[in-house]
Amino acid sequence: MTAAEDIGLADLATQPEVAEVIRTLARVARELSRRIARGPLERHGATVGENSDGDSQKALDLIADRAVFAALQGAPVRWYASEERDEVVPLTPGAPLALAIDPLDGSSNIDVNMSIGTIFSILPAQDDPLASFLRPGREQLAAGYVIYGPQTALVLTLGRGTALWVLDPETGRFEPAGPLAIPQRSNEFAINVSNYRHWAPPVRAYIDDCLAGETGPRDKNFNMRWVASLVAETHRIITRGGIFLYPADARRGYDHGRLRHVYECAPIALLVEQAGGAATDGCDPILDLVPQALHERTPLVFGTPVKVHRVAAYHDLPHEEVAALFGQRGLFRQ
Ligand SMILES: O=P(O)(O)OC[C@H]1O[C@](O)(COP(=O)(O)O)[C@@H](O)[C@@H]1O
Ligand SMILES: [Mg+2]
Ligand SMILES: [Mg+2]
Repeated sequence: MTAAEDIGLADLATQPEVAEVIRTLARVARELSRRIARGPLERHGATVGENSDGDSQKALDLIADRAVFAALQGAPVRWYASEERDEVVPLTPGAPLALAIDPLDGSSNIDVNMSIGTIFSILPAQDDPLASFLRPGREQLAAGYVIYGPQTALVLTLGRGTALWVLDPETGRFEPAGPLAIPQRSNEFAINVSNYRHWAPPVRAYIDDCLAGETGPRDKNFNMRWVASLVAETHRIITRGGIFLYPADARRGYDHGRLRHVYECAPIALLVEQAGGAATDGCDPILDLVPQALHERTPLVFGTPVKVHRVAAYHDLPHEEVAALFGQRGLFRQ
């Protein structure tokens, strides 16, 4: 069985519009991959403005957004929602699909030649532009990301498994490289620990117990990774397991974390669930949540299911347990 059949890509024959949008995005990704490789990275990574959320916009953020928007002219996409645009933009009147996109993810990594990406979510279009996007992530028809790293690769789900496609720079084709399944055991966690003092007690307690290693309630040592690129983090975790956390914290503007629900959390959650992982806001599955605004942020915890469920359990602990020194956190002593 080919990867295409494994993840239901064979079904694309019955969803020709979704297939057309994915092919268009793959073509844009191929071109972006070339532009990134060519550089100069200092220019691609230069700050050129600010988006509606107050995030700085790099030159490549806008190049990627404009490239996707231009390529979608005439495509079966009625509504276009991008991290780089304040509002939903109409594309093809009456077309059946809505596309949400983070055209360039991990933009703080552009100038240092680290992995960056593009994240996308395809939904059925409704007459109301916002209503097309403000719905549970389970209603996505397809979700994916492209990672621009040592290899450029596409990771895609149509809701029946998740699979990998690797760009061959010689032929310019994305070649199928098989279905992906998140390993069920791992000792890696990913979180921006510089925010430790801003976290809520359950998140601190979870990370305290990881840091305590074999001297703490978990009785084993952990390793930490933080690339500051959601796509790169997702790719590592889908490949070799682990857990990612971008929780809410006490900084101004971070009361729902940093990551945007519609075009970051929801597509990553579908990809992760379809690869056998779990994705929550710390407690509840991301795919069951209904965002209230286009650029809404949601805390995101995803990865190997047993780890993600453990984080939820820390949120359920009585206050005295969370506040206890890790050595005495009896519930988690194995
Ligand atoms: O710099 P921080 O706070 O660690 O945040 C890193 C996170 O921000 C992001 O870069 C946000 O995405 P954008 O680059 O698309 O704004 C994520 O990819 C990453 O996980
Ligand atoms: Mg992003
Ligand atoms: Mg971005």
